[in-house]
Parts: sequence; C-alpha cells; structure tokens
Amino acid sequence: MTSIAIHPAVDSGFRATDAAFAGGTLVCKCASNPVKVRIKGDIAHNHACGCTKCWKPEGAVFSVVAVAPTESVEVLENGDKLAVVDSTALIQRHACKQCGVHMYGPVEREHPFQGLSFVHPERFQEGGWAKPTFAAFVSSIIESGFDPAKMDAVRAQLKASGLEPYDCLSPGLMDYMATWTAKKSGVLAA
Ligand SMILES: N[C@@H](CCC(=O)N[C@@H](CSCO)C(=O)NCC(=O)O)C(=O)O
Ligand SMILES: [Zn+2]
Ligand SMILES: [Zn+2]
Repeated sequence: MTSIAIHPAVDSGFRATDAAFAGGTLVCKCASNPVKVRIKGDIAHNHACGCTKCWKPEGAVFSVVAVAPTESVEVLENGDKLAVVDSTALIQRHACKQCGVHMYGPVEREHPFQGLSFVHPERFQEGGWAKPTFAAFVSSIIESGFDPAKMDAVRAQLKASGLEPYDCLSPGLMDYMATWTAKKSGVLAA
C-alpha cells in the first residue's frame, strides 16, 4: 500500500530528542532576508495537526506544531515581512508574506491557552526539539480535500508512527481546557 505523506518530520522517523533543548531560532523559507524568530526556552505539546489553519510544508497532509510561552518569543530579523493570517482567529498566526511560513501564533484573548504561542519546530535551525506525541484534528484533513475513504489508512499510519490520532486535541489537553472552563464558570473550585 502506498504510504500517505503525513509530514516529513514524521515520515522520515524522528531525530533523537535532546533533553537539554532550550529553544533556538525559527527561520522562514525565504532564500534572502528570511524572517528569524527566537524562542528562548523549550517547546511543549508538540503534535501533528490536521486542521486547515495550521501551516504545512509542501505536500504534507499534517502540520507539526507546538507551543511556547509568548514571553519567550522574540522577532529577531525581517519582522516587517510578517502579517497576521486571520485576525479573527484564536491563534494570531504571524506568517511571512513572501514564503507563507507561519512563524508564531500567540493566543492573546481570554482562553486556557492565553499567553502561549503556536510555533512550527521544523523551522528551528537547530535540531533536538521534542518529537510530536499525538495527532490532533485528524478528521479535519477532509476539509482540505483529503479522500474520506482513506481515513482508516491515515489513522493506521499515524499509529504506526507513534502518533495516537484524535479528532480534536489530546485527552490531556481537552481535560485541561474543560477544567479551565469549569473553574471560570464556578462549577469547580478555582
Ligand atoms: N475543523 C477546523 C478545526 C480548526 C481548529 O479548531 N484548529 C485547532 C487546532 S490548531 C493547533 O492545534 C485550533 O485550536 N484552532 C484555533 C485557531 O485556529 O485559531 C479546521 O480544520 O479548520
Ligand atoms: Zn519567508
Ligand atoms: Zn491546527
């Protein structure tokens, strides 16, 4: 059976994770004057995402995306090339207007993820970042035109790559968000 192009970082097997990884510099695809964004610390919750909104490299069905505290994000070079893709979205994805790579996406409004920024670790010029640990919004790949008849094959391939497939976020993150909501409404003690 032909394999599906999940994402290069997944399909090629993962490089060893460096426990000492403490951030690095994200670089866009532009050959000249690339946008550079420094992440001053480790990333968390790295995952494959099938949603239509996250940036994917050419030919990939999924993105690979993680979070870092927004306070640890600093635009180093060519920030004038950045524009927000959709200002109404929860995640304010700042993309390079020239090459299209999403460089960072802060969550600014009141939300369980407020204060975090979504980043694509494959754009780190350094190696050693934590590998993705699950696949989110898997059914959403259909919204980008993926053949619904091949969803069993996609989920099987994700599992074989060590990525448990979910149609929203992982149970841990869904519980975290629901707990935040319950505490905000007062049904759980804060
Ligand atoms: N079916 C939709 C889902 C889009 C969606 O909700 N995406 C999630 C995950 S992005 C990274 O994990 C999300 O939280 N989006 C918030 C935002 O995009 O601002 C689709 O595919 O478009
Ligand atoms: Zn660029
Ligand atoms: Zn997404």
